[in-house]
Amino acid sequence: MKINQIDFHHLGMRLKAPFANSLTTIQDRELILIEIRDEDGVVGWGECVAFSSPWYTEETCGTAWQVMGEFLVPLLLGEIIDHPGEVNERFSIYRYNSMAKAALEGAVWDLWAKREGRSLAATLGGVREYVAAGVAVGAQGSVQDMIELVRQRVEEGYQRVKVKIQPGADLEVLGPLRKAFPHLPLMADANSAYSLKDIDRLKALDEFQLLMVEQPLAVDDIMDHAKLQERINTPICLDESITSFEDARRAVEWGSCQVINVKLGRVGGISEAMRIHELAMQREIPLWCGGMLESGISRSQHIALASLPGFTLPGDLSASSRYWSKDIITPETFVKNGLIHVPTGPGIGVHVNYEQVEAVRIRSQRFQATK
Ligand SMILES: O=C(O)CCC(=O)c1ccccc1C(=O)O
Ligand SMILES: [Mg+2]
Repeated sequence: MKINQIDFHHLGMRLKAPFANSLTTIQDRELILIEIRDEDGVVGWGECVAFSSPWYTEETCGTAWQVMGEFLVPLLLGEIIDHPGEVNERFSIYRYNSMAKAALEGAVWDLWAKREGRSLAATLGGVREYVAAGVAVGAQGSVQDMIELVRQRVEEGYQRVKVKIQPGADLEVLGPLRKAFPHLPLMADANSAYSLKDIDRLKALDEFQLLMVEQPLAVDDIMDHAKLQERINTPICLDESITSFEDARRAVEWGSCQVINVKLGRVGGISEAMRIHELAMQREIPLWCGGMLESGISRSQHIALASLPGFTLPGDLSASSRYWSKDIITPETFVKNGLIHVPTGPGIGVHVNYEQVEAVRIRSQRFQATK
């Protein structure tokens, strides 16, 4: 296929409720949609999940817009691409900028799957008709508010609940939560709020039978997590530390984690995620799919990814309505009996609601092939 045109759409969406973690609180969510058109007029969609500020990773909407426009788009525009697997290779001449790369690569995968008339899930080797829905609950004003919100999420059918923790709001939250929900599949995400000095506090989490603790230590750490894992029983899951297949390989070899959270934006796209999946299958490391407070485009890619055999744990895959009053896709993602149906239509299997995109769009930029 030949890529003829690429549009960036900068969107400003508002979450129904603010989402707080150990580092920041988000309510206004900027993101960038990517629309790629080939010479036959077939369109693929991607999403850049970088945030407005670099609190989670170093990328922002601003840096991603610039890097995509100046460096990555020229590697695609007017080019013949036989398979989306080539995109990651083309992009590898530039370092990092995973979310910028993943946004464009994801759009090429969608486009290619649409040309083939197959769902993205089937294209990637998905084996599940449904994926388990899990939910992340941000930090709340009080423990009582937290318990009420978790109760609501459980009633909505979510199979696993993740709460955000930090020193001083960990045992204090998890104790009452565990008491209120003795059998709930529960986990905690620290977004790097601890260091090895906090080992006693982290060891104390063992009594709550958490499924896992996500990214307790530094964002770029592999070694300290291995030391920590030796000292605590709760399985460690890595999020921020895994930005590539190589990071995953090192973490598995060193025993830094027992579980990996895969996010397409963070690892640089679908091809890289597939390599991590292969490794995880070989090494019997369970995977789950993370979320980025994202729109239905990135979520649909994540749902396709979660249909692969190695994704054995419920992820942060939630209904559109958990985040937005109105998502930009139709049909919206919904949860029934704790499950999300994996779309079977071509590509990501959902349509973009153009009217809604226009309603929340801040700016656009178009790139056209000259050859
Ligand atoms: O429901 C979601 O989209 C995921 C919520 C979440 O935990 C999260 C949201 C934004 C950035 C980072 C994280 C995280 O997993 O650390
Ligand atoms: Mg996380």
